[in-house]
Amino acid sequence: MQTDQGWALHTDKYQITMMYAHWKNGSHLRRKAFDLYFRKLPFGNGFAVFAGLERAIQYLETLRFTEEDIQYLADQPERYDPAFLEMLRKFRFTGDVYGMKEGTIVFPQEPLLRLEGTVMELQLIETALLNFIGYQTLIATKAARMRMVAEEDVLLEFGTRRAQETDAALWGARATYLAGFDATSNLKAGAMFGIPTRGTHSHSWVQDFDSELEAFRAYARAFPDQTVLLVDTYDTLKSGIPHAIQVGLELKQQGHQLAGIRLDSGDLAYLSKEARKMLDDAGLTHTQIVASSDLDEDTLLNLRSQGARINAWGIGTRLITAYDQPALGAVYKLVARYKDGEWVPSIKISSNPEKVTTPGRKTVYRIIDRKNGKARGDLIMPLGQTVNENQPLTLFHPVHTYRKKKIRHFRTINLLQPIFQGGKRVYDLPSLEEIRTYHHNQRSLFWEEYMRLLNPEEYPVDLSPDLWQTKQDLIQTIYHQVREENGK
Ligand SMILES: Nc1ncnc2c1ncn2[C@@H]1O[C@H](COP(=O)(O)OP(=O)(O)OP(=O)(O)O)[C@@H](O)[C@H]1O
Ligand SMILES: O=P(O)(O)OC[C@H]1O[C@H](OP(=O)(O)OP(=O)(O)O)[C@H](O)[C@@H]1O
Ligand SMILES: O=C(O)c1cccnc1
Repeated sequence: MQTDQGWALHTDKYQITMMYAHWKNGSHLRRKAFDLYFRKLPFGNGFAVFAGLERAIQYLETLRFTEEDIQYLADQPERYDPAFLEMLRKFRFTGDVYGMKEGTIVFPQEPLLRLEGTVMELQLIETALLNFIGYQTLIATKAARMRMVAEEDVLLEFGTRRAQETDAALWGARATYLAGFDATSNLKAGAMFGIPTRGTHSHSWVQDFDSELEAFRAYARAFPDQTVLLVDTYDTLKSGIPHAIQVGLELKQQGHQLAGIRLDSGDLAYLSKEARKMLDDAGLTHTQIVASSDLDEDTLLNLRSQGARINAWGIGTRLITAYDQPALGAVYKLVARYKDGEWVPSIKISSNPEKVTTPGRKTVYRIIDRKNGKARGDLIMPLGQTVNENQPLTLFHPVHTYRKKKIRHFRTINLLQPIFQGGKRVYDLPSLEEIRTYHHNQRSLFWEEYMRLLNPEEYPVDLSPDLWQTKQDLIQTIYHQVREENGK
């Protein structure tokens, strides 16, 4: 087993074989541009929350082939030329990266990252970037759905034990926090990222004592002001809640307050209403009710609509594994080649219009209505072109082009920020709190119609007329080329 911490081999083998074939061909230093984006929104949601940039930056800044990596490659059956391996030994990322800020509300087809560099380095990093950004964006989006339903309630991330291994738990916890969760139960995530940590106790605590009451008392002695008691080990209404109330009253006599109870099974709507009544009748009006048990945004919405009296929601499995859609399906596509002193747009054709790439180096502008401050659409434009804010702007749907709208009195936000230039980071990493606040503020840019959980309106992501035309021309050119090559 390898012992060191290099991440250069965290890639698909075909990236290294393409690097090698390019090197043999003498083409490994040709410059290319790639876009990283996704094609379809997850969970039937109307938007996604971009996350994963910080992890991507860490990766690119420290990307090296270690001696162990080189040795491993040398032992592969491909028998790579030693001169190639020598070049990998000196490998550093030297490219340019433009990216959206973490926490940005994003949509299909728009580049989340635009990368320029040698084909060799851009192939190497594809897999890892898709891995980081696909997962974190997915989890941040899932968390955002839960935050929308929960409104002001407390949301606790409890997923580590059910997560797909370590990184998913840790970076997943970060993604949920930036999208609006209040705390995680994972202490390492707390220590790594500064996320607040919260927790209650498990059933084993109660089972470990001769009686539930004794267990509750012992726990309350240890944490007189932060006690949250799990009340469903034996019988929620007949035993758990009465014992919690007894301990709550004892704490009160000693000048403390029972912080909460946790319900982890049964009919959470009914039990929470009963619990609220029983706690209030005993004068424990400040005691909060925490619920957990296979929750997701649908059960949360349903429980709230049933009038459940729950203040805080502990959510694990269905959040951290993105249970109903476990992959975002992000893609990384070559969009331009640098040839004879200029960038030449490149396209990939598919019979599925969604899968036809948009050629060329591009940027993304968000169009904000000056009157109400709301986003009207995102416009993908060829790099170097800007929008004239003093003239009306016509947006049209890239597939159904008759769907048009004219916008006046707007301002634009360029969503792609410079992150790396010539392999050097030029972007100051915001703190996680800043990212969280930025994300929170992003939400007010969008009309409710795009944000609702069920059947949201499609937010316009359009191509500028020039870009649309370049795309159509390239499709036609390739179509003719293929016909000619086939002699038709
Ligand atoms: N009032 C309610 N309306 C809709 N869904 C609910 C309600 N109360 C609980 N649920 C959900 O129903 C499911 C209950 O699952 P299930 O019966 O398997 O487990 P449980 O009652 O938690 O018991 P255990 O954990 O012992 O299996 C959970 O997903 C829970 O979130
Ligand atoms: O249901 P989730 O959304 O995944 O939330 C996390 C679950 O993990 C714990 O259960 P577990 O049975 O592992 O341990 P426990 O003894 O603490 O209940 C907790 O009680 C929740 O039910
Ligand atoms: O603190 C808790 O209550 C907790 C933490 C992780 C998983 N389930 C519950």
